[in-house]
Formats: sequence, structure tokens, C-alpha cells
Amino acid sequence: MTELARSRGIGLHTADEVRAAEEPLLAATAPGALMQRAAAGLATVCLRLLGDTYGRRVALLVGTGNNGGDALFAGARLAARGARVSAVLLDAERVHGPALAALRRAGGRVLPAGAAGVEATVTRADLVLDGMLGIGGSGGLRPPAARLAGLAANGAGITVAVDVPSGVDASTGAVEGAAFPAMHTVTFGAVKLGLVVGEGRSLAGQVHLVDIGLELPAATVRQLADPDVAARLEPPSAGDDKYSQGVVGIVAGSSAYPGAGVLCTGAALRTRPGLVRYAGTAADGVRAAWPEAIVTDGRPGDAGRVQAWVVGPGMGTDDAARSVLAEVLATDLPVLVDADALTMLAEQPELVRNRTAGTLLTPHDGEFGRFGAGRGGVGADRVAAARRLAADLGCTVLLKGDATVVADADGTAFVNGTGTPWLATAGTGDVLSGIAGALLATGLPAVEAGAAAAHLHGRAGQLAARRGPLLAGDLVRRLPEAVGRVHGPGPAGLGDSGP
Ligand SMILES: NC(=O)C1=CN([C@@H]2O[C@H](COP(=O)(O)OP(=O)(O)OC[C@H]3O[C@@H](n4cnc5c(N)ncnc54)[C@H](OP(=O)(O)O)[C@@H]3O)[C@@H](O)[C@H]2O)[C@@H](O)CC1
Ligand SMILES: Nc1ncnc2c1ncn2[C@@H]1O[C@H](COP(=O)(O)OP(=O)(O)O)[C@@H](O)[C@H]1O
Ligand SMILES: [K+]
Repeated sequence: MTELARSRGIGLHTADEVRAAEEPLLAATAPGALMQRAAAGLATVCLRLLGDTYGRRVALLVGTGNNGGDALFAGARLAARGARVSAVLLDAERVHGPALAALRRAGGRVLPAGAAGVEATVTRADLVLDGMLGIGGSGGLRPPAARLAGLAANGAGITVAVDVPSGVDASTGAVEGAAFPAMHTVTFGAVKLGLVVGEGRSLAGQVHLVDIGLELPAATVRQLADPDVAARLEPPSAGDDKYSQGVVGIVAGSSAYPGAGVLCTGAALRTRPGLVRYAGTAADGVRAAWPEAIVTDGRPGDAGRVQAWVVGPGMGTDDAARSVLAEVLATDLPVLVDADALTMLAEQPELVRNRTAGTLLTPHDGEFGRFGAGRGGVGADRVAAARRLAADLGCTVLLKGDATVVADADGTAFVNGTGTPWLATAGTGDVLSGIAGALLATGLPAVEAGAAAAHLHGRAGQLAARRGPLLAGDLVRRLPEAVGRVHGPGPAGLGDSGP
């Protein structure tokens, strides 16, 4: 098996996939066994979060399904360790009977959602456990559940969601109206896609996965971690020279706006410094900023040989820019299309439909909406949106956002896990294009290059944001550290006199 095939990242699953995997396991295990596994894992995380359990106040928000059962059984375990546990029932007539009985036996208190003491119980709890809705939830939270989610948001305690924060669509991360704001989510059997993308990403907080023995099919959506990205970033070896690591060509910036060319070229150099070429009308600015780049103010064809192109950031949309875009897309090389080039491409999508080499489009939501398949906007299901545009154009789409999604025409997708909201500043997209272009030039398939680039970009952002607000140029400076970070400390060998 190749290094790449091994480093596939963590699988992300929809509610339907989890349900299908649960069926055979439920049939093969004793009744209630899976719920006990889930509750035991849940209680363990809560105990860790509480530290000293004795006398601590725990509020359980309990819905009508099995999600409520998990919360009640976990609550019983916490009560047995000395916690003062109160269960607030959304519907006293429909509650998991054995789980409620277990909580009562352990000394837990039970009150209906409409009772007078509910507000104090929830807002004063040291820990609030949200067992209202799991993967069986659909649509916006109904009023009693929405009210309890609001009380938890205003309370002082640690908020923990059972499986999925109530109100978050487990498969898409979409939220209609209110949702439970979790600092932690303890999820069972598989990480649900909705915990890492869309609004679900920030509502889920830190995600803890509890193994309950589910066997899932290979995931079509995945998230890369540092070692997975390292496996896609072969360091140069003794036999390499400056040409052999992949040469990227950058067409970005303009005489009026040289910044995009400078940032994009710098990002490519700092990611993969073998050789970076630049062709465009910001040549003077790029030359001054990056003497290491090979720069021409001519057309892409004048730049010399490259293994991939980046085209678009700050290049303008005039006739000259249109003709440069057409020239780059007419090559049989991988091309990353961003910013102004996306605006032009949306008017002429046939330029990419029949390309034989990889094409990676990197729109933000506004640029996405300019394409035919993007009309109506991205919507609440960001993975589906990226897949839709990728399938329509037969290329790869990297849809930017706080959780960037990269999707291939065949549906293979990645959701990025790194980053910081400080990245919402001008020019950071130009940096992403430079990183991804450099990785495309190494020969990575477009979907892999996009996913690895988004990860590195987010890591660089996190490193830069440690010092406070970041500018796009800070990201470029932090890239070597981000690359070093994903590789981790290498083995020290004979003759290694390094630091
Ligand atoms: N299966 C297993 O092996 C294991 C499953 N496990 C656990 O089970 C969970 C899935 O349980 P589930 O299927 O019972 O559904 P669940 O999420 O509790 O909610 C369904 C209830 O919610 C209600 N409801 C729906 N929408 C609503 C809304 N918007 N606002 C308000 N209410 C709404 C709906 O009521 P109705 O519409 O009928 O009135 C229905 O009764 C899963 O996430 C995991 O935690 C673990 O124990 C491990 C083993
Ligand atoms: N709230 C956010 N949290 C995390 N990352 C963000 C956020 N907003 C934007 N980003 C990231 O910042 C970058 C912005 O790119 P883009 O919109 O193209 O900016 P520009 O065109 O100014 O370079 C993208 O990589 C995007 O994923
Ligand atoms: K929940």
C-alpha cells in the first residue's frame, strides 16, 4: 500500500450511513448494549471535564428518542459518582423508560421542561448534557427544545452535546433557527459530517469520538490530519534538483494591484521552494519582493516550463486577462483557477469542461454563485454544493469558508479542520492559491493538493494568530513552520548534527 493510500485521514459520515451500520450491530449484540457503550464513553468524558465530581450539579436535557436514553444512562453513572443530577424531560410521556429508571435508582431528580425550577437548574449547572436530539432529529428545534438550548447558552456550565448538538443537522451541519451551543460533543461510532462543516463546526466545539464497535463503509468525505498532509508533502531527497520537485507558474496581480502576485508567488516559494516562475504585469513588484522567483512580464508561454499553473488573483478581467486565462487553460497541465479568473470562467465554463489535466477552482461563496450550478448560492449543505459544481464542470472545487470543502467530480471530498477566523482578511485567498499551486506542481491530484493546501494554510493561520491579528503576509512567513509542523520531529540519525 502506498504512503498516500495509508494516510487517508479521518472518515466523516452521514446519519444514514451510521444508521445503516448500526442495524447489523444491533442485531448481533444484546439489547441495550450499544447504548451502554455510548453512555459509558459519554460519562467518561464528562467525568474528565468535571474533574472532581462529588456534589457538582449536572443538568440533563432529555428528548424523546435514544439520544435522551444515552444522556439518562450517562447521568446515572455521574450520579453514582456523587454528582447532583437533574433530568429535564421534553416530554414526560415519551422518554426512554429503562434509562429514566436507572437515573432514578441512582438518585437523580426528574422535572418536566415546563416546571418552575428548570431555568435555575440549567443555568446554574456545572455541566449541561444535551440529549434532546441526535441523528434522529430533523428540521428546526421545536419551541421547548429551543428554549432549553437558549438557557444552556446563557448558563455558566460546561456544555456537552450527546452525539450531535441538538438543532444541528448531523449530515450537513445546517442549522434552522436555534441549536445547542456545545463546548464539547461526544459522538458515537463515527464522526458525523455535520460536526465539522457549516454552522455545526462551531456549535460542536471539541469533538470526542467514542468507539461502540460500528463498522462503516469507506467514507467519501474525509478530513486530513498533520501526518496525512505530511504523506502528501514529500521532502526533497538527495537525488532532487530545483526542477524535479515541481515547478509552478503564477499568473496573478497586475500593475495596478501587484499585491496578489507578491502574496501568491511568496506562498508558492515558501511551500515548495525548488523553483517558482511568474508571468504577468505585476512583474516589477514580484521581482522586488521575491528575488528567488524567475519573473517575466510577458505571457505565460514566455515563462519557461512549469508543471502546473495558478491563474487569477488580482489579474483583472479585461480582454488581455481573458486571453491569458484561455492560454493557460489550453495547456495540458494542471491549473488552479481563482478570483478574477473565476469571474471570467463563469461566463465561459466550456474552457474547463474538456480539460484532460486537473483543474482546481477555488471560489469563495460569492464567486461560487456566479456559476450556473452555483446559482441560488451555496446553501446550507456546503459539501453538496461543492460536489454539484465539481460534477457540472468535471473539475475539482475548493469552496472556501471557516471549514473549507474540497470536492472532486466523482464525489470524493475533504473538509478542512485547521484555521482560525483571523484568516478573514484580504489576501489570504491569494496565499492559499500559491500553496495549492505549488502542491499541484508536485503531481498531487487536484483534490489532494487542495485538501493539503487548505490544511497548511489553516496551520499557518493558527501559528500567525498566536501573536494576535494576522495579515496575509504573516501567513506566508509562517508557512515553513507550518510545513515543518505537519512533518513533526524527524528521526535523529547517524551524522545528524542538526538542532
Ligand atoms: N441506534 C443505536 O444503536 C444507538 C443510538 N444511539 C443514540 O441514539 C440516537 C438516535 O436516536 P433516535 O433514532 O431515537 O433519534 P433521536 O435523535 O434521539 O431523536 C428522535 C426524537 O426526536 C424528536 N424530534 C425530531 N426532530 C425534532 C425537532 N426538530 N425538535 C424536537 N424534537 C424532534 C422525534 O420526535 P417526534 O418527531 O416523533 O415527535 C423523535 O422522537 C443517536 O444520535 C445516539 O445518541 C446510541 O445510543 C448508540 C446506539
Ligand atoms: N471565518 C473564517 N474562519 C476561517 N477561515 C476563514 C474565515 N473567513 C475566511 N477564511 C479563509 O480565508 C481565506 C479568504 O480567501 P478569499 O475570500 O479568497 O480572500 P482574498 O480574495 O482577500 O484573498 C480562505 O482561505 C478562507 O477559507
Ligand atoms: K444531542
